[in-house]
Amino acid sequence: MASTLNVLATFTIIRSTFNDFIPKEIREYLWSFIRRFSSDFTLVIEETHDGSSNHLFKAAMAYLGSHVLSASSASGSPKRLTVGKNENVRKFTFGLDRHSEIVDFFHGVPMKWKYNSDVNTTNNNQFNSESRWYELSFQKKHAEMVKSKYLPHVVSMAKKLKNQNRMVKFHTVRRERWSSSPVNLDHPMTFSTLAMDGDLKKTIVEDLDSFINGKEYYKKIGKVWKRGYLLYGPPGTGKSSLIAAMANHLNFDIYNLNLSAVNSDSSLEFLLLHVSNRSILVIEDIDCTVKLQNREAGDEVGGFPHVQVTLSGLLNSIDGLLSCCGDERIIVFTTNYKDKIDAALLRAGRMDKHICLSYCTPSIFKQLAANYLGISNHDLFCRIEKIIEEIHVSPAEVAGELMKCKDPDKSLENLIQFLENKASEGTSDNTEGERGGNPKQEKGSKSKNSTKSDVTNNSITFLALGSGSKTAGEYTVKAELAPILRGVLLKHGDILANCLLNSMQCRSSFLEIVCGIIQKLQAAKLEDLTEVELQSMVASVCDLESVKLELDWLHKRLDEIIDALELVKHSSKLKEDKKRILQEIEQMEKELETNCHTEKPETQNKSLQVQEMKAETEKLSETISNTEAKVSHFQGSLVDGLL
Ligand SMILES: Nc1ncnc2c1ncn2[C@@H]1O[C@H](COP(=O)(O)OP(=O)(O)OP(=O)(O)O)[C@@H](O)[C@H]1O
Repeated sequence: MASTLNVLATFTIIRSTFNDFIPKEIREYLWSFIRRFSSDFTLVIEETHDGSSNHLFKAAMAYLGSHVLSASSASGSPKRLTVGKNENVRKFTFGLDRHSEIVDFFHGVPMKWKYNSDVNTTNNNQFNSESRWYELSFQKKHAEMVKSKYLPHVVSMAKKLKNQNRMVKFHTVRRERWSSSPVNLDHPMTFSTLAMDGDLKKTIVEDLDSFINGKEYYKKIGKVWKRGYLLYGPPGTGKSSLIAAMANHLNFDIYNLNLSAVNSDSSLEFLLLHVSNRSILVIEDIDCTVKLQNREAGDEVGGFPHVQVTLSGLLNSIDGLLSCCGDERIIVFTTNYKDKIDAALLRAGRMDKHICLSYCTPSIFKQLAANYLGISNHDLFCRIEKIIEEIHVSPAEVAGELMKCKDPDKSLENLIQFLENKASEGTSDNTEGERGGNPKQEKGSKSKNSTKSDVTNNSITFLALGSGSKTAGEYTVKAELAPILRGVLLKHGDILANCLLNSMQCRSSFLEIVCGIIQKLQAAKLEDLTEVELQSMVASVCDLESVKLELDWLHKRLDEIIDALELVKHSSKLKEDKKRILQEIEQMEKELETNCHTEKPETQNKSLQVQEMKAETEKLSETISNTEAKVSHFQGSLVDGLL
């Protein structure tokens, strides 16, 4: 700190006329003379400090950025601000323009900030570099307070602001490592749009807030600053939505870990150790990916012989994550079947809070109606609430119905029709005790309902072409998917030959997912697909592989498409670079034309620079055409050779 303390006396107003008419040397002499009698004190905060980047400079930039706009309406405030936004932040960021000033009041004490910058040019005029610094001026008597209170306040506020403004990222696993290019989460779910019963939402938000504000408390009680949540409940009750709301509330990244994509305990450990601070690690459907019971019997992977991650490996990795490195981490497990999970995973310390997401209740329905239709009451509410109390219907199903029509009367009538159909199909099991706690409805039962109607309306029954030992069976898929399924079975044989699922209904539903993915790929062009969509297809394929569907051919194709998409992105970036350089060349050539008669060294340098830039664009063109050649086979169809 001592080295950044330059004691300079300052005057508050520097008149431009003074600068214009008095030579620099005399001005400096006068300033140093005046400074000796001033009670002001100035700290110079340069961009670099002791040879490396100065955190205080960055903090000042972020801190002042949040003040400048509100202060700009006050008198004497800066008339020019800088503004910008890059893809890693949510909102515009403002800043002081060079040579402008702002006064910040801290406990009533004025702190005057000035932003400066200067361009340094080397002797031969070849390299320009910009030095930037802030000057913080205050009365000498406040020096101790600035050092012990104000500067720490600036740093901590800057950290807070930076965290609030950063874009939340969604990380997925690729080839047993976190993907190097996480996507922006951009999920609209927040706690105000998430429908939940009674005080549950309030309790969760309070728990998250007390966790996030509890650094000192955790330190005091000697506990590592991490928290584990288990979210359980039937499909479609909002577990994933709650995770998105948590991430948006805390501005934490999500690390989505699909255990079936991890081949060994050591890979799992590696992944968990490389989760960053301020993040939520999500392990979804933990009961499906690893069979976690029968620990004593040493049957950790039980009926899932392909799963390489063991329960002890998972426990060790989680304990490692929870005990040693990093801070501000949340780990979330989701399951449809809480009772299938080994108690060791759920014990306090690993999972601090168990949150049950329930089937739709009258209160959840009302929140959904308010969100989707913008109404808080309606004559039909009574009837709907009555049916909802009688049957098991998920918030996702109700939301799906409400989304279909914007007119409240029509939408609610449609919902009644849907609920009555559901009731008459006998999907509700009124003998079940807890509405959401211990779902007896199988995860596939939602699709079972839809399959039922599909069978009568628009479906086709298929005889699997057995590839050998296993008896072929009848798969029922939607009519539109039948040609795809036929193609798959012909090309790849019975991909369910070793499938761990026995019921034809489940097998058919899973085949529909496979065909659905292929249908999407058939209809799409490479540039229409997003990485999120592709990652979600890969996640589905991984899930299906975890129950032994033979899908390595589809998995490989999706990986190839993801790689190709990355190349396309890379190539369009290169094209932009090339365009920019060409524009610069054009500009420089114009300047050279104007100065063609001078033989100054700058003119010669510039023409050399133009030649170098031209060579660079040629290289870029070559890289672009190589990249395009690599993805050219995907320009036609994405499913070529797949069926
Ligand atoms: N409680 C809820 N509040 C608001 N919307 C909800 C809620 N539950 C579900 N939805 C809607 O239903 C969709 C699916 O829900 P979501 O994926 O969160 O359920 P889930 O419990 O994670 O399901 P699964 O167990 O099948 O993964 C969401 O995108 C959202 O639109």
